[in-house]
Formats: sequence, structure tokens, C-alpha cells
Amino acid sequence: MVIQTEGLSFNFGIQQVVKSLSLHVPEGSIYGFLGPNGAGKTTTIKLLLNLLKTQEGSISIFGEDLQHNRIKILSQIGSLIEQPAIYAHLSGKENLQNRASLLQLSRKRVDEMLNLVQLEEAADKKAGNYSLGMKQRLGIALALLPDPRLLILDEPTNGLDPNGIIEIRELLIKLVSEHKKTVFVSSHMLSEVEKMATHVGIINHGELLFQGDVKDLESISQPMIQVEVANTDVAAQFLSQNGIIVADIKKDILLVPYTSQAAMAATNRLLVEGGHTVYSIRKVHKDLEQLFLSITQKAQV
Ligand SMILES: Nc1ncnc2c1ncn2[C@@H]1O[C@H](COP(=O)(O)OP(=O)(O)OP(=O)(O)O)[C@@H](O)[C@H]1O
Repeated sequence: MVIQTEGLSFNFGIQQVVKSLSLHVPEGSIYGFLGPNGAGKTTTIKLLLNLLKTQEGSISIFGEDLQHNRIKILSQIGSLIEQPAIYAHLSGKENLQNRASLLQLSRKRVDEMLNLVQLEEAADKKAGNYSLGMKQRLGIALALLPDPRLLILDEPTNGLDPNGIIEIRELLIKLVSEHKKTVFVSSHMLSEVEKMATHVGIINHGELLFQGDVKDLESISQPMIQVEVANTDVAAQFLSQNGIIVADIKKDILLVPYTSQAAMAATNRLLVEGGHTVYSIRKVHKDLEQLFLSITQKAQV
């Protein structure tokens, strides 16, 4: 495990913001750390980066305890929280060169980073005039300069347009697949991370509600029978009268909880024999966004 926390808790005054978190982030993963606003994501990230002092529990990174190996561990982590620290009056390249000379890195490394985050063409433009997405990519390039093993990003796609989101996503996938990094990335939108994350942790009110690989998340979603049918309202009423639960009615679609193949065939037969026009019928899994909402909402009740 690259990151492993056990019983990690944190209070701001009397408010417990992080509750006994046990995070397991495997090497070479893109770990999507998901939760609604105020769930405790930033606080957790600050604990991982030692920007807040651990009050209870433990954090181990690269197999070593953070409290006892702070400098060694932190020197191998690149991070981006909130706004990237960029000099607006300098160009993107100058921002990188400044940092590179502080770290005693070569100019070649600056060019490599500009290429990696696709800012070569805009390298000589003032960073203050960059779009939000370009600023985020410059921030990531700054974090990657010293070639860290682990990258921790707090909501890097927040406020970006769809193209900006895709560019960050492709960059993170490349970092893991071609550069062998591990990426820990927080977000409040499952749809933004589901296309890139290999692992997911869902947090709400400071508590971890789900952790596992993305496939596990899909498998806990309850399967449904999706029936594409004419006149959905009439068909739904007909099914209910015949003892079949209709979970949802959409424009041309009815959703019925899936129990078995035989039950699915029986639903089909019932509708057809009852004179309803069935265009298609198939087993589907709840969409991940809905699943995320149901996990986080359930926890609020
Ligand atoms: N410095 C602070 N002092 C007191 N309370 C704080 C402080 N920072 C955060 N909190 C509270 O801790 C809780 C968790 O905040 P945190 O920023 O960790 O959540 P988050 O999941 O990152 O949310 P967001 O996506 O909105 O940043 C919130 O209720 C917040 O008000």
C-alpha cells in the first residue's frame, strides 16, 4: 500500500471532521476520494500531507510512519490543494524554471514537464492569462518537477469545463500508466472520477462509507430490469396490479428490481400477453452517480 491510515480521526474544536478513517491506497492506482462538499476530504488530505497534525490514529505512506519519517516521505509526494501557487506575472515556463532552480533541477526537466502537461505552446505566455484548466496543469507540472512517487490532488477538476476535465483525466491516466505514479485525487463528482479511477473511497460526514476497486462499487449496485415499453404509465399500473414492483418510471422506460432471469422473462411475457408493446428488455446496473447519491444520502438519514 502506498497510503494506509488506521483509525485516523480529527476534530476542529468539538466538531469531529474525520472519523476513524482506514484508507488503503494501492501502488499504481488512481484512487478517487469522493464525497460531497464538507465531507472531510480536504482535512484528510491536509493530514496526509502533515499540514494538520494527526490527533488520533496513524498514517503510513510508502510503508513508513508519517510522524517519524516526515521529511523523507513528504519529499516523495507532489501535491496540489486549493489554488496552485503560481506567479501570475511570470510565464508558465518561468514559473517552472524558478521552482527547478530552487530544487537544483535541470532546465531539461522543465521542458519535459511542459511537454507532459501539454503547455509547450503556451509556455511563454503569462500564467496570469492562462485558463483555469491550464493553471491546474501548470500546478500539476510544478508538483511533478521533483519526480515524486505519489501525487495528491484536491479537487483538481473543480470549476473546469468538460474539455479541461478530459485533459486532466488523460494526464492522470498517463502518469499512472506510463510514469508509474500513484495518484490520490479528491472530487465531489463521481462522474468526474469514474472514468479514470481504479479504486474509490467514498466519505461523508468524515466517515468512510465505501472503499474498494471500481468494479466492486458496480457490483454492489442493485441490478434492475429496464423495460422499454409504449405507454409507460399504463404499463406500470398493469405491472403493479399483477404484483410486480415498479421502482422507477422514466420517459419510455420502466425499471423493475431484478431478481432472476426467470422473473425477467415472466415480466416480459406478462406485458406482451397483456397487450403492451415491449421494444426491449434488459438487465442493467444502477448508474454509478445514482449509487453514489444513495450511499451518501442513506448515511444522512
Ligand atoms: N479550519 C477549520 N476550522 C474549523 N472547521 C473547519 C476548518 N476547516 C474545515 N472545517 C470544517 O470541517 C468540515 C470538513 O471540511 P473539509 O474542507 O475537510 O471538507 P471537504 O470534503 O474537503 O469539502 P469541500 O469539497 O467543500 O472542500 C466542514 O464542516 C468544515 O466546515
